[in-house]
Amino acid sequence: MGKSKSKSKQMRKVRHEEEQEEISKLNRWIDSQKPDSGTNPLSLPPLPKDAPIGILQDDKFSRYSGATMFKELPLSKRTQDGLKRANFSKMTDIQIASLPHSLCGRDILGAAKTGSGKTLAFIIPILEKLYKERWGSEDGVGSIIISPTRELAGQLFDVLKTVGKFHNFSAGLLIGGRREVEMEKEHVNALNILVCTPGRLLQHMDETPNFDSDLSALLAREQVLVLDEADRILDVGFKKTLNAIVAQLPKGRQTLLFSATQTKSIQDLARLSLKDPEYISVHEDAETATPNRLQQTAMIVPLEQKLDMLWSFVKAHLNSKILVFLSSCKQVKFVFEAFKKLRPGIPLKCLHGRMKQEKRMGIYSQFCESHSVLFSTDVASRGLDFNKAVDWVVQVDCPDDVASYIHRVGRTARYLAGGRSVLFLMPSEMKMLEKLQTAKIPVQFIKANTKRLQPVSGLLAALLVKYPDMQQLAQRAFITYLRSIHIQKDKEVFDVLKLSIEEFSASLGLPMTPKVRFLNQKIKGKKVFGKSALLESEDSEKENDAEIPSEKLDIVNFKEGSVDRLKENLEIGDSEEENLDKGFLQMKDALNGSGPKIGEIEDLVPATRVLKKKKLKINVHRPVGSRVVFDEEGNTLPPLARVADRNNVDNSSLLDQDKREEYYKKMREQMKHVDKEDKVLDRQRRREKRIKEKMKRKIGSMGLEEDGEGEDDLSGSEGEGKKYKRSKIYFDSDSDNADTTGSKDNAGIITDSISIAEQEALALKLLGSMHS
Ligand SMILES: Nc1ncnc2c1ncn2[C@@H]1O[C@H](COP(=O)(O)OP(=O)(O)OP(=O)(O)O)[C@@H](O)[C@H]1O
Repeated sequence: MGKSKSKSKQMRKVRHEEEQEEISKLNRWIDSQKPDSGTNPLSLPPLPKDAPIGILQDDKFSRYSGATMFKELPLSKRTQDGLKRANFSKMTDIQIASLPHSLCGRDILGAAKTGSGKTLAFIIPILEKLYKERWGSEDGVGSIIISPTRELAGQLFDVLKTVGKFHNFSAGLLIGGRREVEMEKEHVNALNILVCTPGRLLQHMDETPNFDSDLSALLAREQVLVLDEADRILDVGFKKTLNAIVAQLPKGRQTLLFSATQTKSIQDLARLSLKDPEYISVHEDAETATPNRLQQTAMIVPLEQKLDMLWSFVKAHLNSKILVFLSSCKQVKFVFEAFKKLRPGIPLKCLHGRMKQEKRMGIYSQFCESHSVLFSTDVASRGLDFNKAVDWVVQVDCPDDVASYIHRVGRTARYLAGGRSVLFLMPSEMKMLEKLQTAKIPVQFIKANTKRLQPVSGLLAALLVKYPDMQQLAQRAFITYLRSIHIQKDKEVFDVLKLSIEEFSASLGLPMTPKVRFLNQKIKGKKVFGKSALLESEDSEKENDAEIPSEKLDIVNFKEGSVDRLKENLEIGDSEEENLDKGFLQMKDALNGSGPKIGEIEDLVPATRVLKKKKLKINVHRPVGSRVVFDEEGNTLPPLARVADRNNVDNSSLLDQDKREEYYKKMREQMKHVDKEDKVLDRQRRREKRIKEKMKRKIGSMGLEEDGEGEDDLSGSEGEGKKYKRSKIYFDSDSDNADTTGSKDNAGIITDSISIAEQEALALKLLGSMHS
């Protein structure tokens, strides 16, 4: 026993000495071959193929600036082993250009296209620096990586674990929305590397005992701070949080900033106190700002046809992995729920900032694994590297700006993979195309094949009749979309007054157009802020529609003949939207076409007062006993909205309740009738399908091939002559809880496709007949 103890002690001592020797060698290597400041290692010739690596004769070392393989870099064996195990051998351009500088301790401001390997360009220097400092568990935090979103932080954490597998550092993922903050507080001081979102990091700095003082002591020993998606973290949405974080960090650290769209603002950089940073922009002179293997298209899609086009697109690409971007989480919720009920025949998922964190992470990993459609807000637009390649990025709503476009399309065509993207532009947004082209983004403008468009608005209208919850979702989607356009900064591209509001409302299936009044661009001499100026979030997962101060909107209560305003002090993170939707939303009677149009509203309504800005902080002065109620996603409901919910008050605010009821009654009767017809049609269709399947198998067994599905077709897969009506049969078979659609079969329910059991039976029968 005693013998083996002393043996292992001796082994540890030997290992320690070997490591000490390795570190000393690495330091000498790095020092002796330092690239000159301001030079770009990419411009150097690569090392000759069989050139010796590392220590050469007379204590000289090989050149590592210009190296193209990881093994040619002065890296510890532990890091080299981690890289090898993850199958990383050849460096990407940003790695070739930045690692020689970062390994010798320099600050970096790195920019490279999406999917070009920026993550390793900052993970490797962190591991190396801590290793060479012989950082141990008792040393606490030695490096902090800040990411704008939780999913991205999770992904970075995974890369860190993979490449750092053979190191002994402890690392922690600190992201918002997790319940275990108290547990985190107990452990955080013992962690060596933190991967975090800004809000959670600040929370620990403020609340965790000794955390900030430890940081000061440790970071004074020149450790590493990384900002991934630096321009996003430095922009106005994170301004306060980041300033508070940076104020608590000592200046003697190494700072690494990376993004595909890097900030060039001197002020931003000054905030971080960079020391003579190396500006590394590897694709600055490239012909395009986006990956070369990315095929990008744009087409005109009027607002009222967006869902038809999206539906047709999804139906045409049932074997693909598609990421769909919409402008707000209300849009995402509505489109997801509606499409789910329409069962397109491919699993559907949604991701937005109002979901619980566990669910978000779950959706993210599911999307990594399977062919499906993910409807998302910009929460998925940056940094995410979905495991199996995304085939298509579809931007249904125009991105805020060129940078946002680059990040969204960058979710496909990563590393050496190809990918495709399509951008729906409304006629009023054509200026965006010009901006993209000016920014060296090769977008091909194509004409949508509207002949093959499969209209869904009729089906949506029927859905809304059948599912009252859907009405609310549709109204919210309608309002938040208009609002998102209204508050856009770039008025050259976004103009809410150019939108066909009534048609848009009808396209969502709404029987009447909800009325919303937007203020003029200036409120009492104050300029309306652009969206980014409104984002004062801690983490970017707080989205547009949760972040809009209520000054921006006036909601008009026509019924009262006056203007109502929201003046409540909402309690925690209240969304003004709940008020809009539940208590103040006014509907226009679409049946008789009464009520003003958006352009007319100005004349009808007297001047209004400015709404009070909602409070995002906990209201500590809240009267004792007033309860904060949370919805299923953890959002609070404002008191008025709760009352409205209880008493169904929103119905009373409709212009003509009787007419609305009458409308829905009529629709329900029509639906029953159509349902009957559809069931007959479906039975027939299934019979035909079975026969077709049989034929297919026979043809297959005879060695003949059938035509494959046309993936390039953007506007529909089901052939021109096919009528869409049959989809209505699925109303009865919807399962609200399922994330997947179409392909799932509920007991006793008619499904879109022939069941697996049926297929197997058929196959067996055919096999039997072949052998007999
Ligand atoms: N040297 C390498 N060899 C092989 N694959 C690599 C290498 N470096 C990175 N990759 C792979 O390339 C993909 C993209 O890398 P990464 O996520 O770091 O890109 P990025 O530049 O950070 O993208 P974004 O700008 O979107 O955040 C990942 O799947 C990663 O595993």
